[in-house]
Amino acid sequence: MDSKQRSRPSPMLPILDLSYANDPSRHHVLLEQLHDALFNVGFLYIKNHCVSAETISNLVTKLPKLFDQPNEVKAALSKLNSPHFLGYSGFAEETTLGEKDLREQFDFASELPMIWKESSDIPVNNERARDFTKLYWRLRGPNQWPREDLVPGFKKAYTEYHDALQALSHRFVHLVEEAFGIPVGTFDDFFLPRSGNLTNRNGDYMPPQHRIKLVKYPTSADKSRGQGVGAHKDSSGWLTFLYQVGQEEGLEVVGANGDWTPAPPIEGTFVVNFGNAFEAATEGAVKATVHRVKAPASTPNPRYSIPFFQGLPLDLTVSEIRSYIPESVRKLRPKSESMKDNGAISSFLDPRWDSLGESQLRKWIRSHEDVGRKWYGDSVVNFYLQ
Ligand SMILES: O=C(O)CCC(=O)C(=O)O
Ligand SMILES: [Fe+2]
Repeated sequence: MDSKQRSRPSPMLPILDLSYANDPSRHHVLLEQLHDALFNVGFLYIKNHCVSAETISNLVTKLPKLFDQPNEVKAALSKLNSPHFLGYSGFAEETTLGEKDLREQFDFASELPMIWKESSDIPVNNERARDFTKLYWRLRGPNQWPREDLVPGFKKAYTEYHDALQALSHRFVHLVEEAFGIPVGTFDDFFLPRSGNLTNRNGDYMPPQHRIKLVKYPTSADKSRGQGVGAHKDSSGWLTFLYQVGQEEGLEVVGANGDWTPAPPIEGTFVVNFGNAFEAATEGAVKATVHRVKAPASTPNPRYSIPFFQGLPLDLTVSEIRSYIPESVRKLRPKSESMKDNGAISSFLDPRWDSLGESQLRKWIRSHEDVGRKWYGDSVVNFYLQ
């Protein structure tokens, strides 16, 4: 594509310059823009985000090799091997809104050991101890890595990217706190060990597990563009930081007027949006904006993308999470909208799901029933499919 054909960013989606954060004369401009993006748009780009171009390109350049491995090699990394729903899903194996998503993907996460156990030895009176027999703890566990001889340097490049995005997500959450007018560090309880005498929630620190998808939308000979991924809200985390590789377009966002707005790749940026938990925490004041991807048509290149979903403690409940958000923020929800009317939110707030972990387990089982049946059994799957 030559530069004349390059798409221009839609003026409806703001681009925030994070270098303003370190400039005392422009810090307030950034916070005003962020406030507007949070409460009025729900989708934004960030630039000058301090994730180095080298860290990004080290991972991006591995993607063709990763996806071009023979099908049987990729199948050996299938999600079916993993009670944590980590690993490979083949082309069009997932559906959204009853239609096949024309993409293939590897789901990775922060590399963490398994902690779920079948029976508990927690003393009954120890209120602060976490009960790792709860099924949703089984979502947490290690990655399935590609073979080093087949995709050399992948694990190192992935790990550096993960760590850089994790640091970016922490910094960005601090800006969100400032834009909310709440003390910087309020949400550190979810993500970071407390310093000094302060303890984390439940007294012990356990890093949340972030998820990173590596996605390929292959080109199609078909002129009509199919569904790359259908309209959805992100439900895997608190905030999403999406890197769109190259020039291939396709991402679209529901704008404030309800129309689909393109969110094309813009060099040197990440797209940021807010997950279901964030929307639930703010009682809808900040939207988990609906978005989708159109599959590439007969373009020369496939489209690749890398969403990073910032993890939350799985045992966090919606009411607990809400207690961190002051009424001054929650009251900014649009008056016209009732929480009950929004299916995506209400399934998150359903009192049957006792925690974010449970709503995530339900989501994973619903999108990968075969993995659910293998590792969690028919009765659990049938319960969550209802
Ligand atoms: O591929 C993209 O640009 C977005 C993918 C996405 O929205 C998702 O996987 O949740
Ligand atoms: Fe998404």
